[in-house]
Amino acid sequence: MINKLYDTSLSLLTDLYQLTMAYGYWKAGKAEQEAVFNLYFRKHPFQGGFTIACGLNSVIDYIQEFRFSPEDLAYIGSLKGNDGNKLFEPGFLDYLEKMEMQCNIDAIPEGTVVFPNEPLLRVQGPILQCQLLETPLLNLVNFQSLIATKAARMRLVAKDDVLLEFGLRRAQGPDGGVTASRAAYIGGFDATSNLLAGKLYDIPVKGTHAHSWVMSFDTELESFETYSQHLPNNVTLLVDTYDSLNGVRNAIEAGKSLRARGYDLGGIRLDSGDLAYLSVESRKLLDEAGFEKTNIVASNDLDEYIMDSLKIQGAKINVWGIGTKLVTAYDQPALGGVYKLAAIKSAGGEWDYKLKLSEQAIKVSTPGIQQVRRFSDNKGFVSDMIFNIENPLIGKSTMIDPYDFTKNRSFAENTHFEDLLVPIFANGKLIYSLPSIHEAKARVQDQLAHFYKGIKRFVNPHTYPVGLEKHLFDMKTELIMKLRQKEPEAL
Ligand SMILES: Nc1ncnc2c1ncn2[C@@H]1O[C@H](COP(=O)(O)OP(=O)(O)OP(=O)(O)O)[C@@H](O)[C@H]1O
Ligand SMILES: O=P(O)(O)OC[C@H]1O[C@H](OP(=O)(O)OP(=O)(O)O)[C@H](O)[C@@H]1O
Ligand SMILES: O=C(O)c1cccnc1
Repeated sequence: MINKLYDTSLSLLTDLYQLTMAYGYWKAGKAEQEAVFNLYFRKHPFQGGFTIACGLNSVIDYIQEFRFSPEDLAYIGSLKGNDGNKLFEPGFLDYLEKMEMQCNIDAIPEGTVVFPNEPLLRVQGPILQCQLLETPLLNLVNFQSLIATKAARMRLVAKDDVLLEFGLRRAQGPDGGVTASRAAYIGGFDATSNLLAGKLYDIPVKGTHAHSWVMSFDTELESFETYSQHLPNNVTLLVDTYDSLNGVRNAIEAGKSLRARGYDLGGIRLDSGDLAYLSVESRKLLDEAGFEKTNIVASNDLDEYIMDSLKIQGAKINVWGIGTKLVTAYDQPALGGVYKLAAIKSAGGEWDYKLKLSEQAIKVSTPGIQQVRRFSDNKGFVSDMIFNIENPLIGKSTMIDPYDFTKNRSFAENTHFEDLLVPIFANGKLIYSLPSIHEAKARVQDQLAHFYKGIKRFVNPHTYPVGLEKHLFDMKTELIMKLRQKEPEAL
């Protein structure tokens, strides 16, 4: 089963209700009605002040491969309703079999810093197709954006240190592990221990050795000497199996033998105990023995907060091995991205804007064919404005805080800006030239450097201003009023 993970059609990687709705649209003659959906999240993860968009390249792969295989169709055809009869007519299976993706998709490139309520993806096309994409798109974007954000937070603390991702053994299943490695690399890690991720995504792979290696020999020194003999160009020795500082002394002995043979001791790894104290003492021992360039790797349940604390304590760690807390996004295991209908085309060819009401203002969706305009001045990015592309912006534009209409900002026509969503698919055809994983990774650091540092702090981060362009704000307000009159129980 596990070996088949990457060798199956993924068209059924969705919730049953997407298929029952698709069937309903088809039966009701609405399947081809043009619709627009936006994928966005409402709150940054980890109580942070920023999120990294990630997962678009996987979305692209997914859509390019999207077709129902004969096995998928046979399975769908076998599904039964509550009365024991078939759920779907054979005609629907024929429709699915012949279906070709026709959607237009615009999206914010991977590695971009994004904020609540901004559409990371906008999907426009036949409503049946848009609907089928909801669950897989959320699955791909939510998790990767979450992990890329966690990794970016760790990179902020690590500064120029090396970050190694060691999470596979603790990840949420095989795909959780492989996907997390990809997102962690984009978010700011330098390498992974996960070979499959390395092979699939061109991520550098790195590693040390486990306690079992040391324990399998009579003495620690013998284990270090043997490892160094057979893998002289990859020697980072785990020193804490018995007594960490004694382990460092043994590593130095092995290092001397390596030097005698023209190699060097790459590093030592500390995996338990007081990492601040042990790293400082290890550094002294290594430096005194002439191993100033030998790295000190630390691992053991690390996260950005412990790393920060270790730095404050003066720890001499320059390589960080991080697994569990990164790949499981331990303190917040999900990003709550959603996918909402924002417009549907009427028979007359006009957009009929749609909105979901909620008693919580944060949960009221925003209508419109949305684009995000990021304004900047000579110091960096200053504000993002969400607007409806059907309402072209001419001259000065004004944005309004969606949760406090008394707060607004205006931007002169000549204010520098970038529109974040770029065309990815036009009528189902890929028109985007995919950046490499390395380019997506570089984009994260470039983006973060252009934001005010307050959004990057962990405690009470600054809220970056994101508003609705005035016409969109007015349209949304009007629609809320109209719907509340039509559906008085929503009040
Ligand atoms: N100086 C330090 N300041 C803050 N946190 C530290 C410091 N040194 C280690 N830690 C963290 O404290 C936790 C220690 O966990 P724990 O006590 O379970 O490990 P341990 O007993 O040292 O090792 P083992 O994994 O063998 O149980 C880890 O998350 C580790 O990263
Ligand atoms: O702690 P993480 O951030 O997940 O990093 C990965 C951990 O995996 C390995 O040991 P493992 O946890 O398998 O055994 P150990 O706890 O006995 O070291 C390694 O030594 C790290 O401690
Ligand atoms: O290479 C390592 O040191 C490693 C790999 C996976 C998990 N823990 C450590």
